[in-house]
Amino acid sequence: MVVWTDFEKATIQDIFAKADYDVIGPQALARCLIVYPWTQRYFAKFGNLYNAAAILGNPMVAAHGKTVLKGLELAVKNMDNIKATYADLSVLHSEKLHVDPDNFRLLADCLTIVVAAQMGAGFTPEVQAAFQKFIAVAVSALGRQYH
Ligand code: HEM
Repeated sequence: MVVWTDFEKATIQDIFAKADYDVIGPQALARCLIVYPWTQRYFAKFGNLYNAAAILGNPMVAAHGKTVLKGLELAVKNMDNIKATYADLSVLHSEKLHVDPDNFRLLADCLTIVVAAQMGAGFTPEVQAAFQKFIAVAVSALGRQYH
């Protein structure tokens, strides 16, 4: 079981309470698709992902970026039980979508970069440490049902 300090819990809840989902979600997913182009293969039905401009302007990418953030919000609301909270989502990504779990970390890193850019000086080393820990626990839980 993962143990959280009061600072870690407060920091994660604060980041998500203040986050503009319409900006952070779309930007993180778009970055992932641009920086790691092989991740595009899972989103064939999203249409035009031809170049960075197309990805950044694609409304399906933007909508799905928000969906991913809402998925992370579930983990924020259940910080003491992320593994169970993500059981179904993990099965979905492994058995139905066949997403290589290495890609979870790539998207998580893109999200970290976008959050850092939004927070600026507020993204102190202590805040980053709490955020990375939360993301690592979420990524690990998403990869749980892979076998
Ligand atoms: C931080 C990691 C991630 C989280 C929290 C997350 C969350 C979600 C959520 C909440 C859904 C919607 C599930 C539903 O409809 O019931 C979803 C769907 C999906 N995810 Fe993820 N995801 C993550 C990473 C990834 C990665 C790295 C990929 C591929 C590179 C991926 C590919 C997909 C695809 C293809 C769908 C279905 C999209 C659709 O049919 O519209 N996910 N994800």
